[in-house]
Amino acid sequence: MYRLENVKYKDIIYIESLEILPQKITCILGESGGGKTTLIKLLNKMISPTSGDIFYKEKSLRKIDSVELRREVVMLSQSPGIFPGSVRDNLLIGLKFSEKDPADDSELVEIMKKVHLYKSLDDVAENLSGGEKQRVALGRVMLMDPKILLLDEPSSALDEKTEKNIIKEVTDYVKTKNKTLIMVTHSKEIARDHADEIIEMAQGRVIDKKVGDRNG
Ligand SMILES: Nc1ncnc2c1ncn2[C@@H]1O[C@H](COP(=O)(O)OP(=O)(O)OP(=O)(O)O)[C@@H](O)[C@H]1O
Repeated sequence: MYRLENVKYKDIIYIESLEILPQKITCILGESGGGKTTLIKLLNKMISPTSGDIFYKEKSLRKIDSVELRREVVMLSQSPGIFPGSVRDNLLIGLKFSEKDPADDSELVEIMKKVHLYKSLDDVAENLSGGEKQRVALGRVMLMDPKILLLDEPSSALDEKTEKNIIKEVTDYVKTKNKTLIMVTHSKEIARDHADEIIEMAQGRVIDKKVGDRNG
């Protein structure tokens, strides 16, 4: 799905060679400041390598239009944006940006269940807690139904139990719909339990790559 060759980004990322497989769950672990967020920004073409190349389905990202790429690849950042308006508006906004048909309330309620958000669609999104906002943003991404999900610490603001439930929902969704998930996580346990492959980063380099328990 992705192949990196001699990728350097400023003095932050140095990756000689890395392959990320389609329809698999890849977790990225590693120390704070190790370059995890920067790596997924590179995969989403939010930033471009200073040197080297990233191939997406064997085509250089330099030759792929960003708008075209975002139809297939959606990134959820560590501090996801919440916009003025209701929970409903905030769930629908991703579909609007990607020029997809809007969903009706029953679909939105289904998604809210998946992300364990027990709120009304009419609630003011800005009044939600940090963890609830994170779940709205995750619901927004799942509603967009991209082929590839790039999630940066999607459960960082959640308590342990909610985190476990949500990661299970997301990974079940990814598996049943044959999607590719690339997820930054601080949790070795999540990586071990859900990843097909685990990449560990430090100081901008991939220091370890191994298969997760679910495949081992
Ligand atoms: N645009 C930028 N310009 C300069 N330095 C940057 C930029 N973005 C990130 N950095 C630096 O690059 C390093 C890697 O940052 P990155 O956010 O990728 O780390 P991370 O592994 O995701 O960390 P964390 O787990 O704390 O979120 C950090 O030292 C950071 O300060």
